Amino acid sequence: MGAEVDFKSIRQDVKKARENRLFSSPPSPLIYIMPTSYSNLFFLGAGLIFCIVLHRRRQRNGLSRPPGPRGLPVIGNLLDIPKERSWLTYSEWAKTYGDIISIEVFGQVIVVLQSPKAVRDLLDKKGAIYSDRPTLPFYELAKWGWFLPMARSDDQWRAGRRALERGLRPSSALQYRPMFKARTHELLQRLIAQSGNFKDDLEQYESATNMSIAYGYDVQSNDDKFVKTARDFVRMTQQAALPGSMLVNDLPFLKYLPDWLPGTGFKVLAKKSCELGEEVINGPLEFVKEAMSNGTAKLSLAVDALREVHTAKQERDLAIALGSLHAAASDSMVAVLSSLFLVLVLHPSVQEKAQKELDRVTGGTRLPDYEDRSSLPYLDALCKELLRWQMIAPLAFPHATIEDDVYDGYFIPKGSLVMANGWSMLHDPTQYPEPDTFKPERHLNADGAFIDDPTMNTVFGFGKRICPGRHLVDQKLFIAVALVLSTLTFAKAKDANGNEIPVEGTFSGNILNQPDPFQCSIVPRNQAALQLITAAVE
Ligand code: HEM
Repeated sequence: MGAEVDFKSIRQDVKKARENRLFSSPPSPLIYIMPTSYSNLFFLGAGLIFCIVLHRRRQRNGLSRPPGPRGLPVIGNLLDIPKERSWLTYSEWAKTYGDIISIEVFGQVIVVLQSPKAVRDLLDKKGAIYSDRPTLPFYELAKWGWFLPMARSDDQWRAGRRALERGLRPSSALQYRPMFKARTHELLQRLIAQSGNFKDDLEQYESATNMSIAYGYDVQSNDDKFVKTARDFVRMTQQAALPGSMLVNDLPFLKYLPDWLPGTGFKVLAKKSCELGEEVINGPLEFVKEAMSNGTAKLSLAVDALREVHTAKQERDLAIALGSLHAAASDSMVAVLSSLFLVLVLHPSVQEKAQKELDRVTGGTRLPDYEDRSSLPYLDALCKELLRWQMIAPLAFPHATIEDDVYDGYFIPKGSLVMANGWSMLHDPTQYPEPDTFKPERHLNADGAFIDDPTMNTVFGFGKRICPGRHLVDQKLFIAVALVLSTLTFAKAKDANGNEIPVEGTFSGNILNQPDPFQCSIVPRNQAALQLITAAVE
C-alpha cells in the first residue's frame, strides 16, 4: 500500500487556502488584480511586464489572430469570460465573430473553434500540432502532469493512451456487459430503497463499474478510500483549473518565490495535492498486486497488464493509465444519468414512449438485454439525445498548440489554448431544430430507424485526445437506460401536504455541465417490475 495520506488535513488546507484567496471556487477575478499590500504591488508590476512581453511575442508575424471581443490592457478578456457555462457566451460570440474566435487572458491566447469543419481541419487533421494540453503553474507545482486528461503530449501520455485504447477498444467493451448489467441491477435496488439521495446511488454505481474494470475491485460504499481519494483529486484539479482561481496560474513567476515569503501558501497546498495524486496512482494497484500474490485477484485491466510488466517504468506507466481511467471517469455517467432522471420528471411523455417500446419487446415479464437493442430504436435515440441536449463537457478539455500555425488566413501562435465548443455544434438550429428541446425523435428517420450522426462524436472530444472510454459508454449507457426505464417510474416528489415540489430543470458548471440538485420520486413501475429487480440481485 502507498504512503498514507492525511486527506482531512488536505481538505483543511484547501479550506484555509480558499479563505486566504489562494484557491477559490467560484472566484472573483478582481480579487487577484487588486493590490492589497506592497508585496502584491510588486507582484502585479512584475506580472504586467511579463504579460506585455508575452503579448508582443504573440503578435509577431504580421498576420492577425482570429477575431474576438476586445479585451482590457494586461488582463485581456478575463472579465468577459463568465465563471459559469462559458460555452453559452462563446456560442453567442460566434454570431458576431464567426466559427473561429480568439481572446486573451493575461497574455495567454485562447482560440475557440465553433464549427465541425474548423475542428476537423485543426484538431483532427493537424492533430500532431493541436494535441498538447496547456500546463497550469499550479499543476506543475502539484506534479499533476501524469493525469492523462491534462498530461502534455509526451511519451508517458502516449504509453497511457496505448494502454487504455487497448483495454477499452470496442471488442473489450463487450466483455464488460455482464458486469454493467450486475452493477445496474444493484443501482435499481438502491434507487427503490429510496435513500432520498439518488446522486449518491449514481456515484456508487459509477465508481463500482470503473474500479471493477480497472482493478477488479468491489466498491462497497461511497466512503471507500480509493473512491474518495479519486473524487477529491478530480474535484481539486477542476477547481484549480478555473480561470482566476489560483493567483499563481495567472502570474506564473510566483512559483519561483521562496517558500518562506508571505503569500506562498499555495506551495504547501501543491505539495499535499501531489501526495493525493500519488495515492490515486499507487493505492489501488498495490491492492491488485497483493490480491494477485494471495490468489484472490479478479479479472481486470490491471491483472491482464501486470502480466506483461517487466520494468519499474512499465509499472509506473500502467499505474498512471489506470489511475487516470478511474479518476477521469468518476463523474461522467453521474451527470448523464442525473440528466435522464430530470428529463423523465419534466417530460412524462418521453418516459411513456420509452416504456411502451420496452414493453412491446419484453412483454413486461423480463428485463431488457443487449440482444434487444436493435428492436429499441427510440431508446437508442433517447441515449443520444441525453448526450447532446445538455452535453456534460461542452468545451471538452482545452487542447494546446506546440507550433505556430496559420488557418483561414489567421495566425494561431504556439502555446495557444484551443477549445472546441461542442455546444455550438450540437445546438446549431440548422442541424438540430429547436436545439434546447429534448427530442429523441430527431435521431430517428421517417421509418423510425435510428440515424447514425457523425457530429454526435463531438460529445467525446477530438483528434488524438478523443475520450478513450467512449466505447464503454456506449455499452454502459444503453443498458442502464433500458433497465431503469423498464422497471422504474419517475415523477415530481411531493411535500408533507401532498403538493408537488417544483423542479427548475437548471444546469450549472464550468468544466462539467450537470443538473442542479432536484428532488424526485422513484418507485417500481408495478409489482412485476419489483419482482424482476429483486430476482436480478439475488
Ligand atoms: C458520458 C461519458 C463520457 C463523456 C461524455 C466523456 C467525454 C470526454 C471528453 C469530451 C474528453 C476530452 C477530449 C478532448 O480533449 O478532446 C474526455 C477525455 C477523457 N476521458 Fe472521457 N467521457 C466519458 C466517459 C469516460 C469514461 C467511462 C472513461 C474511462 C473509462 C473516460 C476516460 C477519459 C480519459 C482518460 C480522457 C483523457 C484523454 C486524453 O487526454 O488523452 N471517459 N472524455
